Amino acid sequence: MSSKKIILKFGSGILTRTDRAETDEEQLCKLVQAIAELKRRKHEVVVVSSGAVASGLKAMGFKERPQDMVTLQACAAVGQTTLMHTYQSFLRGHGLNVGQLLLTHADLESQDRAEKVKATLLRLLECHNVIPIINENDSVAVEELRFGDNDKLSARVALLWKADLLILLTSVPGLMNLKDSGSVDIVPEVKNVEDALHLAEEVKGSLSVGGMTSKLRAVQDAVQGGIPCIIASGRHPEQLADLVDGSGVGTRFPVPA
Ligand SMILES: Nc1ncnc2c1ncn2[C@@H]1O[C@H](COP(=O)(O)OP(=O)(O)O)[C@@H](O)[C@H]1O
Ligand SMILES: N[C@@H](CCC(=O)OP(=O)(O)O)C(=O)O
Repeated sequence: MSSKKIILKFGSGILTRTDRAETDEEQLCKLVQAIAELKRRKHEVVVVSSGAVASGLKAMGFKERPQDMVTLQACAAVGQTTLMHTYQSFLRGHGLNVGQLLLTHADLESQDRAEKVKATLLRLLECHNVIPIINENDSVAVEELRFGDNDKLSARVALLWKADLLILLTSVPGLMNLKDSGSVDIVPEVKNVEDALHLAEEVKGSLSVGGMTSKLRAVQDAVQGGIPCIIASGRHPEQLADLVDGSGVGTRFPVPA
């Protein structure tokens, strides 16, 4: 079994309870178990986690996602600490720790800053008991709160790190063909992302930002840069090791020949 460099992106929808707007601790516990299993199998793991806004809603007194940008940024400021505290408490049970990186797209556009981010990431990964967890620095950048750019951020970090695999875990089991009435078939493999874009519908989770188009665009960047991707359900993280090994349920995006 060869060690792989794996980026896992967790969307807000899988980190939040389905009945109310707060962090789903049971779900985070399962995701952390799956991370620990990948580490046990000697893979290197970097997480890009959304969920800061959703995790801050309750403390800020909201039942649903507010609309104005400054309030969203304030929710993210509160929620990010709650989220990291929850990750840390579950990771500790597996002898692991969190290394938090809050980034903006501007950080990765500047070569100098991107090199610094990479150096920090590599140093964190030298400590085999640390899981780097990345989110956009929402209190100083708004791209992500508008466009769901954690999908894109995960692809950019995958390219910077030269990851072997990017897995986008979301609230659906993969890219589905919803256009054919009655069909909910998961598309098992997409060889040309451009040809699959028409399958993405406008619909997305009530606490999410990006939707499927944002994921497909991020995947397109990653595969063009030589990194294969998978979109799969984050509600079944127990299949993560299988996904890495080439089985499991999801949509695979191989690197074009
Ligand atoms: N063709 C499609 N196949 C699967 N899901 C789709 C498709 N088109 C749109 N979606 C929507 O994409 C959503 C997943 O994206 P999003 O809600 O932004 O999740 P996340 O919080 O994980 O980023 C699902 O809620 C689903 O309704
Ligand atoms: N940085 C934001 C995430 C925005 C975002 O990309 O969300 P999603 O579409 O759920 O991946 C947050 O932590 O709430």
